[in-house]
Amino acid sequence: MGQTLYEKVWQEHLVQSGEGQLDQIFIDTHLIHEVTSPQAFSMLRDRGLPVRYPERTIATVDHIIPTDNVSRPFQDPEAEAMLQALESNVDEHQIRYFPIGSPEQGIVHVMAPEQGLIRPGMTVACGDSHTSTHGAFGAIAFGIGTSQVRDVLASQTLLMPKLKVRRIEVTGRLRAGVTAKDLILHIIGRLGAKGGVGFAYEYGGSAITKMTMTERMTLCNMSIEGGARCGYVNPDLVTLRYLAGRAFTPIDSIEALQERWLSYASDSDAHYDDRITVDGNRIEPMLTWGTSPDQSVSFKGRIPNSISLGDAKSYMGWQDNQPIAGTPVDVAFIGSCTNGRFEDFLLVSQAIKGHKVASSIKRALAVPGSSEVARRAEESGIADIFRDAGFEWRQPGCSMCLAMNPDRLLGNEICASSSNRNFKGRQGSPEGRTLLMSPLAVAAAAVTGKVSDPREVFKI
Ligand SMILES: CC(C)[C@H](C(=O)O)[C@@H](O)C(=O)O
Ligand code: SF4
Repeated sequence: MGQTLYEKVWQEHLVQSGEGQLDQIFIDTHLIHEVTSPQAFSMLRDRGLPVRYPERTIATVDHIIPTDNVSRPFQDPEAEAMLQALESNVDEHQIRYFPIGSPEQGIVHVMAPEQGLIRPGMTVACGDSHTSTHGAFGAIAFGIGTSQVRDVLASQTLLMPKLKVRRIEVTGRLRAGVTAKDLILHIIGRLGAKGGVGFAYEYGGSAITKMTMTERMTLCNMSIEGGARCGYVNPDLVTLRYLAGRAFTPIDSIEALQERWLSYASDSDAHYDDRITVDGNRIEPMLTWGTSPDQSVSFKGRIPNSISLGDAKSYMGWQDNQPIAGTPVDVAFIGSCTNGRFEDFLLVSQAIKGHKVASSIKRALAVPGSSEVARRAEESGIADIFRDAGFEWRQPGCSMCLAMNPDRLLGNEICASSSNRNFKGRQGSPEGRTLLMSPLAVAAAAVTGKVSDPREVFKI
């Protein structure tokens, strides 16, 4: 019987089998940022250990960046301290680091693929749950906790349970105005926020094959919001084309390498622990109404009546059965490691040309996911389209996705957000309310001032 990509990569990286318990696996690439690495380095220091393979660790800064003014020292002393710790650790251990102002810096999950650091068949770890993003390249990529960051720094290996694999087959193709974000919100809504616990998700089928790498990254990014530690797409020509010519893509014997990369794809007779099929033609633009990523509806939908959802409904301030379209929105945020890539801004710029952010919107933020996204958006005039429409065009960082920098909601503001988490207080205010949706749908909310189907607003 054939093997899945997951099994092939796992086997190739197995250092020691735990015989059904935890396996020890080798980690090819370790990404680190300022939030989860300082403590791991301290633990290493306490034991007098060096970093085992410094050349396999790559550092950047993303969460704590004040996106309107990056001058140092930061006003927030805690943020400043985190960054100083990162700076001294990368210095001491000779780790490659992309600081603020460098052309490579960015949200770790935007920056690393852009630089060609993630390739098919790799194992990738980072002290950040959205490391699942990198599975878009046919890599096995997962988030780890701080003590595991220590383990990878010290040994370049991890003790991990081997996951089961669920094939998610998406047939047909997404219709115009329907994006990868809508698809993943639909999948999480169907399988539940914990539905993927114990599984790696393999996304395949014609709708996935047709997706760009940017769309595949959006999809894999939110696997963790569905409970799956990692999600991946089998490598194909789209993957190879994306990787060609990137800064860290190897040049030597590239053809032989490409052949090897494609060989990691799951065999046609591979066994899956579970399979589900999604009809891609029937996916509608989706948004979340609640405080968990699986609480979603289409833009034509209504708030569910179910009593068990009462807590989320009262936090969000909904009435039973209320139509979600037309709900006034205070803040619009386009960015994050889910939807802060160049193609996300390109798509929105084509839609918003000639539109203006509604006067009732208190803040509309467009935050590029990396310096590279920012550079390309400036050079192509896309950043100006956002500015002309009334968005604030910011410096790259995590920004309003989570409250570790000054970009936050105030009071019980409602935010139309292209990010990936809608937990209570996630965007900084203990009463703040987040509606997750595609960047196109955020733009539709920004220009109308209310929750609106982007296909109607932009005549798609
Ligand atoms: C700060 C970091 C550890 C966290 C994560 O693990 O995902 C953050 O990126 C998030 O999105 O909540
Ligand atoms: S953009 Fe959001 S989800 Fe992504 S790494 Fe930053 S805080 Fe986490």
